[in-house]
Amino acid sequence: MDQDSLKLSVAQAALDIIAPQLESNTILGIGTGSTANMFIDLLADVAHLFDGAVASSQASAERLKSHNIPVYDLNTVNQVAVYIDGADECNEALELIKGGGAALTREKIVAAVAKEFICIADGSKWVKVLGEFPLPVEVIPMARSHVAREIVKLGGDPVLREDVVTDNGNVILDVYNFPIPQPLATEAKINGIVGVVCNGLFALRPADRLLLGTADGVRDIKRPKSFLDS
Ligand SMILES: O=C(CO)[C@H](O)[C@H](O)COP(=O)(O)O
Repeated sequence: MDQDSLKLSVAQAALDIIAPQLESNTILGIGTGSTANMFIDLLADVAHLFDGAVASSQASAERLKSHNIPVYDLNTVNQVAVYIDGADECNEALELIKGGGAALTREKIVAAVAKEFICIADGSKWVKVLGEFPLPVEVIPMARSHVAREIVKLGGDPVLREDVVTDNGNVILDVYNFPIPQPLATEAKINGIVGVVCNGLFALRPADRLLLGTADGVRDIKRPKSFLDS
């Protein structure tokens, strides 16, 4: 099975899980990227069953609107039922690296508000230790060099992502050669550098459920103890 077919299989699996729970007042959180795009396109068929969505990027907002799915400003919404998004890497604790599409900050905000976060990813994203994928860090432009020097002190190789400005008007440093055995600590440490808006580690708020597309089918992996269970 090719990667696109695996992405489609997890997008479909997410829809199968969510569709029976949709109500006329349900607001969904929708992520960014090719897997999220597939989910958006499938969602069009059930658009009449829920209220609308908040999007983690302009690109996803435009795609939702093209299917006549209403898109809300997050500030006008009381609750996001479930956030559905892809990932660049995931591990067995359902900690993630995200931000390959430069939408990490808005992704993190929507994930923080959502009651549940379902990550949809093809099997190539599964790793033992996060960090094979370069860690994206969104940075205020004037702090770019300072943040890069601080990241070098932590052992990483930061590289400015050329010709990319985020939806928030910032730049992205991708950190190479940076294995992350302790994602929680690393997420907090990088967030502590002045000038960092956000980094692509999702460990403080990991996924609650991971639908992983493999040649043997979709693996449905739940976090051992989700805050949803309490
Ligand atoms: O974090 C993201 C965007 O910022 C995406 O979820 C991540 O890059 C995965 O993308 P794709 O579904 O295209 O493989």
